[in-house]
Amino acid sequence: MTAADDIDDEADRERSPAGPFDAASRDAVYRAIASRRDVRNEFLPDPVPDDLLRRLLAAAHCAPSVGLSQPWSFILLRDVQTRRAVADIVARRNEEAAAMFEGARAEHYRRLKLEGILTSPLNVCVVADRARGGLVVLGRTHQSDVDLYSAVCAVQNFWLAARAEGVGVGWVSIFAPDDLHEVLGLPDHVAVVAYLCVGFVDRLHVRPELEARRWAERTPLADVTFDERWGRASDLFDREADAPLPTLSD
Ligand SMILES: Cc1cc2c(cc1C)N(C[C@H](O)[C@H](O)[C@H](O)COP(=O)(O)O)c1[nH]c(=O)[nH]c(=O)c1N2
Repeated sequence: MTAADDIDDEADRERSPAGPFDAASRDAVYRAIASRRDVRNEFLPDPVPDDLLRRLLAAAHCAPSVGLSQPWSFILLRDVQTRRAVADIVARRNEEAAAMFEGARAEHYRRLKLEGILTSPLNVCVVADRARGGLVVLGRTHQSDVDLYSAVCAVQNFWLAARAEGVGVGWVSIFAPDDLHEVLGLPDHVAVVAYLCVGFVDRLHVRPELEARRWAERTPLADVTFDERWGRASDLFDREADAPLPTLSD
């Protein structure tokens, strides 16, 4: 291949306007980001229509990926029997997890509801095919896990699009890395990245549920923003105002 063959001139000339969105569209993006919640309870039983599901998957499939390797695959679980098998695994692992906490914290953990595998009408398992893109992938030459990060970007796109559609998503990770391989018939070169419970919701917690249940608290943005010497970038934030996203309660 010559240097001239390296470029698809027509595709390379294509551009779209890159200015800011109009105010309403911009606010809608921030609103989806700020009001997205992890849903464990409160799924409505109504099935997610195919056209809506296609939009969510298309949003996920727009995600950035290392070397454009698009390592994700989406496994749709609507069949209750398979989901029951997953729920059994998660129940067993959840008991092991509870035993890892001490005393009152373990009791607190047991009172949390941490999955909606059977109460949601649809589960989506997002996996990464670790062989996709070949042996040497642009951008993955020195960090082998960046394919997993790419798949996580797809999960976040799915989650935000779902918020815009009135669909709740709950991420379940209380199982060991290879626990789902047999149930889902996955080959060894595929890694489970996210197991998502998906269904319509008509109300969402305003704050993360783990905050409402006094398990953990949100960290001020100023506490996690640093300058180049690992010092606080405190000049950037008015501590009182903290996160510059709108406060949403509707
Ligand atoms: C990688 C990963 C894995 C999990 C989660 C999230 C992520 C990113 N979360 C959801 C998590 O608890 C939740 O995102 C935080 O509590 C913040 O709440 P909101 O997402 O803002 O509602 C989650 N929640 C849960 O109930 N059971 C779980 O197993 C998991 N696992």
